[in-house]
Amino acid sequence: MSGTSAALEPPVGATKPVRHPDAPAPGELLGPHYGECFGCGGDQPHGLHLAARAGEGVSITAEFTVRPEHQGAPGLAHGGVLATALDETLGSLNWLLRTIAVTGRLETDFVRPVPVGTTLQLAAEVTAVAGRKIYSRATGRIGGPDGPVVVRAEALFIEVEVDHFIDHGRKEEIQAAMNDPDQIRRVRAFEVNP
Ligand SMILES: CCCCCCCCCC(=O)SCCNC(=O)CCNC(=O)[C@H](O)C(C)(C)COP(=O)(O)OP(=O)(O)OC[C@H]1O[C@@H](n2cnc3c(N)ncnc32)[C@H](O)[C@@H]1OP(=O)(O)O
Repeated sequence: MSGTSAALEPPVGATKPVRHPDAPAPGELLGPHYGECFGCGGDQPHGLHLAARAGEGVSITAEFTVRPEHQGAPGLAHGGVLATALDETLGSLNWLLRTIAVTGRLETDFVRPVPVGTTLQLAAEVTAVAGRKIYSRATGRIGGPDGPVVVRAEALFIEVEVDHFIDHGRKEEIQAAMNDPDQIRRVRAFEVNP
């Protein structure tokens, strides 16, 4: 049972999302947006190591395999970890809009338990845009891309300036990111947004 709250209903006048002309091609693996990210970073030993791929339009697919360090109940994925996988997949939609945005609201339905060892097949799309507000939804399935839905989410992301991270992040990590040429390159890709 999904219960979308009023905050996740696009307002009258919301528009369809527009894929940025420089968005990664459908099928292209996006790679981590930040090596230390708990969702996608390769430098986080206990992270999700979620791998996202550009889809058609403003959509994304992603995979995440539940490991023992992601347990809540014995042998089952922690719900917060599953919400993280959904959040990360939804956040990856930013690559296709070339917009920097953070999660304002994330509503999650946990439909079935997800065992350790399972690969979650995620799919997400932006449904509408209204000013700084980006409306999106995602599903996670097991047993393949056409398997049963085990989690789903609807979200509202809010567009921010890059200063959001500089102003609020801890200085050590901000400085390290600024000294990393790969990180600078990833951020610059978003600064060409028309
Ligand atoms: C390619 C990159 C891939 C990245 C993947 C990352 C995946 C992970 C994504 C995340 O997890 S991001 C981290 C978790 N999120 C945060 O830390 C965000 C914390 N919250 C904030 O910093 C601020 O609340 C926020 C920037 C979201 C909004 O503050 P602002 O002062 O900029 O905006 P404001 O409060 O004026 O809200 C702007 C509009 O959004 C609406 N809004 C904001 N938060 C809302 C909310 N929670 N629910 C509903 N509506 C919300 C707000 O009502 C308003 O609507 P109107 O324009 O119609 O008046």
